[in-house]
Amino acid sequence: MSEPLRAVVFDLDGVITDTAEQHYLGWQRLADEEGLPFDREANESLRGLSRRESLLALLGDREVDEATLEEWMTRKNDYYVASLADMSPADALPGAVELVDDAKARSLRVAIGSSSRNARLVLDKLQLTEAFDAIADGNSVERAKPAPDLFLEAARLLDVAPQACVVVEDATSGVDAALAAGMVAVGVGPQDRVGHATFRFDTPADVDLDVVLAGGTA
Ligand SMILES: O=P(O)(O)OC[C@H]1O[C@@H](O)[C@H](O)[C@@H](O)[C@@H]1O
Ligand SMILES: [Mg+2]
Repeated sequence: MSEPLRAVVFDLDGVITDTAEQHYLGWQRLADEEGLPFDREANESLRGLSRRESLLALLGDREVDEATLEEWMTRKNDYYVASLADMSPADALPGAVELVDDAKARSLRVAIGSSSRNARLVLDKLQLTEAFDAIADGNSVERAKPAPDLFLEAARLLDVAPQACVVVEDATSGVDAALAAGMVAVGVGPQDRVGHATFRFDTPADVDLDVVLAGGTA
């Protein structure tokens, strides 16, 4: 790599805040209502997937028409949004805000690259909307992660070359998307989920930008 790193693009769910539990509870309630087999373990494979891809994965071989798909996605989303009612700045993951501030203190630009259509709502609840120079979310592009489009859109909004961007991600599909975009991928989570990232740390609090920036420049 020869490009100096100039920006950090943060995934939201699982990196800035842990909404995976609320997503799980929403899908579990829908699955219970519709008699679909689902549990916490199955939920792990949905991490980072778009709302539609999540439902299709949950359905497995069961075929339903488009109107039913739409109604089920809406119902799950209503459960999810209701569960965010009490979210506050205290729900940022340990070390997440410090990591964003550390990047800014190093004159790196910072963006959100989240598959979620609720990203701005979640950022508002966390009082972090103003902390970022750009926000690319589930409304920004057609193709969801693992396609590179969302991270490329974040880079475009920041006016930074993709090769000069670092992505921080907790999902397999997100690390795949970052690498497909030609970006440095920082995985947070276990080896079996994000071990293919350029760098891996256990949690956002463990991410060491000294290590990432040293490895990301010529
Ligand atoms: O349904 P939303 O809020 O638009 O979110 C889409 C996806 O956003 C991702 O950030 C989450 O990891 C997924 O679990 C979720 O399905
Ligand atoms: Mg995530």
